[in-house]
Amino acid sequence: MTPAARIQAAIEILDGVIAAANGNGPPADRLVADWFKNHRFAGSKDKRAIREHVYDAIRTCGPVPATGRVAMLGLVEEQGELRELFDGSQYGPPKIGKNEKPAEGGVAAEWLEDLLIASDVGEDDAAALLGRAPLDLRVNTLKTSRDALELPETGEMLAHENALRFPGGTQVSGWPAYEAGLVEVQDLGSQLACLAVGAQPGETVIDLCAGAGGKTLSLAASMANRGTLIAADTDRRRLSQLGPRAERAGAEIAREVLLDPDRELEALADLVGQADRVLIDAPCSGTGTWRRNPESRWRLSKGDLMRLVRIQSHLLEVASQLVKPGGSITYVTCSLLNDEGARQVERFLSANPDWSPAVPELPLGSAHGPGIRLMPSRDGTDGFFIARIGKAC
Ligand SMILES: C[S@@+](CC[C@H](N)C(=O)[O-])C[C@H]1O[C@@H](n2cnc3c(N)ncnc32)[C@H](O)[C@@H]1O
Repeated sequence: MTPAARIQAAIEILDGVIAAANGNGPPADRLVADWFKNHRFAGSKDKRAIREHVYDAIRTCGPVPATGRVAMLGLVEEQGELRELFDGSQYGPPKIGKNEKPAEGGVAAEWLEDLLIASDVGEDDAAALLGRAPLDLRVNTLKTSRDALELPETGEMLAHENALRFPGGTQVSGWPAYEAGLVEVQDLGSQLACLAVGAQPGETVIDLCAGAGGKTLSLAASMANRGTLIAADTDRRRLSQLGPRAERAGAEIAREVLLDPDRELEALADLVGQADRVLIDAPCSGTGTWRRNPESRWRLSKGDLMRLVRIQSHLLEVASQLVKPGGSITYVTCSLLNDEGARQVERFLSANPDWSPAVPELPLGSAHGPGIRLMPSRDGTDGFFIARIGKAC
């Protein structure tokens, strides 16, 4: 493909990404993969260039752009060398018209930018939310240690003793150590969220929003496979991915429990007042993970955010029923919005005087309200809010 044809391909894909963002369609990475499947003539260099154009263009647009072409014109503002590729050639994009305007830049839609500012996310912090994420691995201490591990590439040692960092895009799934379950792909921020739980061998621990079990596996390792570990979620499809992952990782104690939304305690009735620790890795806006899914900021509406805030506060109530006296809840969101983080926990604490903050000691992050915040700009992790609160004995 010519460089101009790659630009036109990216424009077509971006049109699909925009339509999907407006209509709750598939994520950008699926649309990119589908385009490659349907255009077999694209070679590996073409694919790499097209993918880069698509994601670079998504990152340059704040609000959802009108078309793929204006999104790409936004990228031209940043990467001037692309301008000449709008050359009107056979497979390339038409020349840029005198009155054509690029898409609006910025970090996100205005209402969302305002919420970030109100949540003390500065300009540099916000810009870093749209950077490129590295690939972090967690060493699975159920099977090995960081010192004993042999990998085809040398990773950067990180602040957490079980974490290693590689350049974004490193293909680890074919590595023998990955296939043998010696390592898991997990952002350092997620690893620190699990560390904050403080799970110990022999305890009863509930991962209340386990999803596909990324954090459950980490908790099983902290518990050295001893005790009771419940992986609960309302999403059957996600939860069903835990079994094979747990088998590969040798996480023997994880037990799956499928929940009904709003009736979570029914399936967990035997655990009411029994848990030493509950992790709430709450569903959230994901503002802290825009590095990985930059187009997800085009999908979030004010209504979505209100719905998520309601679920988060409901989950705090559910978790509080499960914890025994002296136990704790670790509340985590991969969001930097106070409505989903500090304010949720503050509201819970003021309504429940038998609970108090028990801020975890973490090697990274800064104090934020009753918890700790991790930022891509300062900590090199995804953005997270992490709070631990304890129930009186
Ligand atoms: C941030 S994701 C969890 C990711 C997971 N812990 C991991 O590390 O991969 C939030 C999860 O909350 C689940 N969820 C949503 N509503 C829930 C509810 N009422 N009770 C339990 N889980 C819920 C979603 O299905 C989703 O899997």
